[in-house]
Amino acid sequence: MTRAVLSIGSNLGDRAGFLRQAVDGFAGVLVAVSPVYETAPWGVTDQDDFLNAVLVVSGPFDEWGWLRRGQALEDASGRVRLRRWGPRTLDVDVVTVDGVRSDDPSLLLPHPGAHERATVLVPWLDVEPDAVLPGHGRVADLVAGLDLSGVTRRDDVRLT
Ligand SMILES: Nc1ncnc2c1ncn2[C@@H]1O[C@H](COP(=O)(O)OP(=O)(O)OP(=O)(O)O)[C@@H](O)[C@H]1O
Ligand SMILES: Nc1nc2c(c(=O)[nH]1)N=C(CO)CN2
Repeated sequence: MTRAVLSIGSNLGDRAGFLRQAVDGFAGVLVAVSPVYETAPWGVTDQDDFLNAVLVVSGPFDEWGWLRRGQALEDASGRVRLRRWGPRTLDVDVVTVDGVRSDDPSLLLPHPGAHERATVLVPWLDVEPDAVLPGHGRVADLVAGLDLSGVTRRDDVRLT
């Protein structure tokens, strides 16, 4: 039994619909679903805005099981891998799995970009105010040091 934090994102097509597909795909293991945020793209900036959210899940899987489940949902969304950090129907990143650390390139844990991404940390803080990102400290402290200008809460977009 493990508890994982997953970051979900979409910036192609029916963005909210793809995020809902991810939520539905984790039915039965969901602990929390964060609010949805409209976020300016980082990495490759000449692409449409994303919708991002965070899921906390708990179930009888190890870290690879969470990765596989997320990738199956990405595939089911019709995602085509064209470009690193490019547009996508659905992205599911494994942010943390308990205190597990992994340096396998196929599953880096904690996720190496999470500590500097408002798109991950802001929704995570909403659902786990006391969360700690292993190796980086309290999520609340990390959020306090970030530029949040490109991150807008969308309470009109409901995932559950
Ligand atoms: N913690 C992780 N969560 C999800 N995928 C991971 C993780 N660590 C490594 N990977 C690997 O990353 C590979 C590429 O994933 P993807 O194309 O979604 O990257 P990205 O989302 O564009 O960039 P980033 O990983 O910086 O968010 C996948 O094949 C997956 O095996
Ligand atoms: N705002 C935002 N930008 C991104 C995102 C994302 O989820 N949100 N994901 C990316 C590739 O993983 C690249 N850029």
